[in-house]
Amino acid sequence: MLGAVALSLALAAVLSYLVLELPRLRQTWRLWSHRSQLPPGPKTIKTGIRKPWLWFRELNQQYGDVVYLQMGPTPTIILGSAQAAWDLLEKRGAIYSSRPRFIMGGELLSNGMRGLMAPYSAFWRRWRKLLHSGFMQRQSEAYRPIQSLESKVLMHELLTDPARFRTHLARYAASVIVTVTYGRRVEDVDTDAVVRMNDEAMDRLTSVNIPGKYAVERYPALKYVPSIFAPWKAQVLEQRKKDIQMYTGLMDDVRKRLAAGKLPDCFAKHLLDEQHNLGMSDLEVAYTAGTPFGAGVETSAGSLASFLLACVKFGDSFIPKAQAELDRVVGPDRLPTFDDLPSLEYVRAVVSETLRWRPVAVLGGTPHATTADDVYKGMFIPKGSTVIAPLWSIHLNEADFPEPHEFRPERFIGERKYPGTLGHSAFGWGRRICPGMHLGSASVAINVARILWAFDVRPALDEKGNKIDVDIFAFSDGFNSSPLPFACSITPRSKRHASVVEREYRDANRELQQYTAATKLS
Ligand code: HEM
Repeated sequence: MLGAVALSLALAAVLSYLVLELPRLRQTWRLWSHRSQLPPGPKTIKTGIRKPWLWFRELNQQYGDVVYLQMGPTPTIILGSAQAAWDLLEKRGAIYSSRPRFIMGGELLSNGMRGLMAPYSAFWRRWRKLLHSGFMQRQSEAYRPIQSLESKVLMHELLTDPARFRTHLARYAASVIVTVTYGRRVEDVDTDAVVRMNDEAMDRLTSVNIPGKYAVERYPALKYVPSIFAPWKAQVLEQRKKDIQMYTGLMDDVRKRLAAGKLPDCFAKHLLDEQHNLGMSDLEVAYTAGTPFGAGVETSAGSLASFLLACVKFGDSFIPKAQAELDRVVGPDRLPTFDDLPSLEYVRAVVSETLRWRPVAVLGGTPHATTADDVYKGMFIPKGSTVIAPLWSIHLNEADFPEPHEFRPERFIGERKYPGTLGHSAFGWGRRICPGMHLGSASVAINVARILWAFDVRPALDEKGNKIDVDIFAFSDGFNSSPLPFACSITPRSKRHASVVEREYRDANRELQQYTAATKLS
């Protein structure tokens, strides 16, 4: 009797092992049989590093534009040039546009509702279509009045309280996104309820999206272990409840304001209009409305912080030229507007150089994944590979951008060979290209133009009157990387410039009333 039990247990153990290991063994066999064709790469893998993009750049410099890494069971490809990223992610987008599995973050925490982590599928296409219709070029232009008004508030904040410039940039970016999404603005980024709730949701997501932290990412079958035997699963499902409560709560508020006739045009309203046509559940709508916050706040604010850092370090070489252009095109009596931008060639070059020099989406956004085997320049790229195109490698590639750590807007003046139309890759590629690129780049452009028009941005001085130097490599860890706190002096160019900022702020405040009135959650 005991012998039979022992035998059954042993059989069960062998079977479980096979279920867990079989997909991995199959993959290992496939990789082994193509081993001579895989792209070059290192034998040993560094794990637990806080800024993997620094290591990826070293690998690209050592092994070339296409590097192979065996990250656990997953083949991983690191692309180190704009051309390689373009050839694969853009031109072969049909097979390079999926995502690796995010079992903890995408499947268990989000129940597949977060499109950003969704594989290339019918669900993703519907989600993407909504974001596209909500943020494509023409629709984004409808948001420009909000961006312009909030930017006038930002200029006033920089005028009256320059020391807290980083908080003001965060408020600007959050307010534009929350107004565009939910039709209500953010006046204080530290206390605003919507910002706090969204930040908490982002914290929940980042706390589980840590490579190597959970065995289930390596052994997907563990996903089906009942929660009662798996505390990590019980915990993540609890977190999911909090996300659902928050996202549906925000949409309930939107519905109430819509019913009361108090909802300005916004992305959430657009989602409600489309919901029935597209057969979407309330939950899907609620999660989709949460997308712009997760993807659009830190990217916009971080890019502007990098611009200020560049002003402090390299300002002497480009600020006078930009200000001369602004004085010529705009004059001294008003802030620049969106309509001025086509005539501000040098300022636009400053914007492009900002997005190139220190790309916030330093890893090129969320990794892509391949859905079929492929061969590129004789190298085998297996189906199911994770493909990372780190902008830290691509934007600092000397072949495209000589002396890449120098901030040089002139790179973007005149003709230059580079794939695509932007001259940089800050918004990614192909079918996964950033759907918020028009909104995001407009935020960076209008504020760069106005800061340069209104202020002198220089190194701060210490108590002895010496310039405080800044470290252009002191950036945060994490998925998005932006400058760590640094000292910076922001002063109005003249009394006349200051009074224009004051006047335009007063006018903007009046116009923003319609969004401010709805600031409290109903
Ligand atoms: C300066 C600001 C921004 C920068 C630099 C930026 C950059 C990027 C990059 C590099 C990607 C990855 C693209 C790829 O995988 O090939 C991305 C994806 C994405 N961005 Fe942005 N972004 C910005 C602003 C925004 C805004 C304002 C929104 C909000 C509407 C947004 C929404 C998204 C979404 C939803 C994705 C994922 C797309 C998908 O998975 O299909 N981004 N962004």
